[in-house]
Amino acid sequence: MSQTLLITGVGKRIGYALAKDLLAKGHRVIGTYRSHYPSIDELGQLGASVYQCDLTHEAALDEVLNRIKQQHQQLDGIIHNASDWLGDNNGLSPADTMARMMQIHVTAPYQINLSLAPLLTQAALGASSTDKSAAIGASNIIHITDYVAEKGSKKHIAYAASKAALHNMTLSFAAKFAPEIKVNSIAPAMILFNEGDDAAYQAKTLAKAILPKEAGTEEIIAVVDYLLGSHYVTGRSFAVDGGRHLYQSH
Ligand SMILES: NC(=O)C1=CN([C@@H]2O[C@H](COP(=O)(O)OP(=O)(O)OC[C@H]3O[C@@H](n4cnc5c(N)ncnc54)[C@H](OP(=O)(O)O)[C@@H]3O)[C@@H](O)[C@H]2O)C=CC1
Ligand SMILES: Nc1nc2c(c(=O)[nH]1)N=C([C@H](O)[C@@H](O)CO)CN2
Repeated sequence: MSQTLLITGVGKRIGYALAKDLLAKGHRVIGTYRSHYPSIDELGQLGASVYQCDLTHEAALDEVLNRIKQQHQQLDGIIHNASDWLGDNNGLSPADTMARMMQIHVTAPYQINLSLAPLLTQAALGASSTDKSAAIGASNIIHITDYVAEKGSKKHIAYAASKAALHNMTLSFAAKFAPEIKVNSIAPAMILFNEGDDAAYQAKTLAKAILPKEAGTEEIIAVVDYLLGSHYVTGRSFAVDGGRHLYQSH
């Protein structure tokens, strides 16, 4: 059944791949983006509704949320993908680094979920006017976290802490929004390298997993598909990490 899904950070990489895949499967996509790339125009031509917004700007985000509520009567799911992988040694002060990580990975998802939850609940209840049990778990919120939320990271302390906080919100929102809305985390590890990741970095990073590979966006797409089709999974985290937790240094 076609769903209307809001995805944050659709301009490139995983968010862009998710948006294109969901559009190809007949879903309606509402996307937010910070920087404009040709991919944004492409998604618009494919039927997506796209909104420019720096999610760290509270007033700008409030304005976009109000426009989304005015322009879209139906919303079945939210995928919080937007993220800034900021190392601790980045030139900003420690306080600014932590504030920036918490803003994009915690405050923005919190603001979005509280603003749009009534739309998600209404969609679930409308799924079947006769069978109230059909509303159970019919809508979704997905927080894309990171393997390091459970493990920590000595070079991305603020980033990892903010992703751990994002997963904690999965637990809180799952309890708050049940039974109509399911809330789950997807905790990836090595999905896509970045431009500029040299061969030495790639080898070192791949060696950290017992399945040493660059997983690709299809691994995230598969978990999203599963969660969209489930009516009984909530408050959980789905690790997509090549067995990083079983890595043992030689
Ligand atoms: N790639 C990987 O291997 C892994 C990814 N993940 C997680 O998966 C998700 C997607 O990863 P990936 O595609 O690599 O992410 P990227 O860092 O490549 O892109 C994230 C997107 O978020 C947007 N964004 C960043 N900051 C802001 C902001 N302040 N306001 C609005 N949008 C913003 C970026 O926009 P812009 O183009 O303007 O910068 C970009 O489109 C993220 O949550 C990430 O933490 C977790 C583990 C591994
Ligand atoms: N917003 C982002 N978060 C993360 C990225 C990224 O490119 N953007 N990349 C990683 C790494 O792939 C890491 O998982 C390798 O061990 C982590 N988070």
